[in-house]
Amino acid sequence: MQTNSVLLVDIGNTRIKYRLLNDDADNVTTVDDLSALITYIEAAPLTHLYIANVGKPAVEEALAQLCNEQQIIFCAVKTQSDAFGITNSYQNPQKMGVDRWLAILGAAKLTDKPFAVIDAGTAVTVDFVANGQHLGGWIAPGFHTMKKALLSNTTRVFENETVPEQLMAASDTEECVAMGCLAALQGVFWSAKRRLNNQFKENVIIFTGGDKKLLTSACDGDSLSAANLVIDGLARYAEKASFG
Ligand SMILES: Nc1ncnc2c1ncn2[C@@H]1O[C@H](COP(=O)(O)OP(=O)(O)OP(=O)(O)O)[C@@H](O)[C@H]1O
Ligand SMILES: CC(C)(CO)[C@@H](O)C(=O)NCCC(=O)O
Ligand SMILES: [K+]
Repeated sequence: MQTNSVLLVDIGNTRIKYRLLNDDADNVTTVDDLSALITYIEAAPLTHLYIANVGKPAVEEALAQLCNEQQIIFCAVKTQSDAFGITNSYQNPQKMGVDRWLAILGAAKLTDKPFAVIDAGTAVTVDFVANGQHLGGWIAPGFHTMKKALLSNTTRVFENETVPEQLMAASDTEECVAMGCLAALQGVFWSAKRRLNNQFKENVIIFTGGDKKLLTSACDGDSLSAANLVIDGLARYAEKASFG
């Protein structure tokens, strides 16, 4: 299989991301809806499509049908209990979002140290891994999701488009909301860092997701960042299938 004919697709709860297997890992395209992805697939000379879907099953079904029509081999990756030297802690791995599983696999390629992978998107997920063992994780609301929840449960609280670069105390409603949600997001980072530091002398935090920039002002020298670890995890499955 030619790596420029293999498309890797991450279907989240809000948006869709994709790149070709032989593209640079940073070269990820983000689209808001399925129609944009379909247009791309129809024009590209693809042989294989790997997807990770945590969104609606209907999206996956539509893509499977399109691939069938276009004679593209369709591979929907699912969370496993054991693969690539990583053992999942979930008793029922099917319940774990495949984006978390793939982010773990993508992150594991970047370090041999115990790590926490933080994916900051619609939800913020944290997963802890040491010596090939997943130690469990957390699911929290993402930055945008927190703001939406706050606004829908209050009358006099408003937001704006501010994406703060640094955590500060604010003196205006919209700024207070942005800073408060940033503080909550950074709290997830600090809690993960403290947990790792308590257990492992050497460790690393690895960030990914659309909101990873919100975390970079909190992080230190022991942090790594990757454009889309979910897609990097998909790449491992695609590479294994083609190169064994
Ligand atoms: N149109 C948009 N809708 C939602 N979030 C957006 C939008 N544009 C930018 N964002 C930013 O992207 C963040 C989400 O990050 P990311 O792109 O990883 O996730 P997503 O595609 O929304 O989520 P997921 O992959 O978890 O479904 C939001 O918190 C927000 O700050
Ligand atoms: C937590 C999200 C929404 C993050 O995208 C996704 O991984 C998901 O739907 N997970 C299912 C629940 C779980 O992972 O335990
Ligand atoms: K996510």
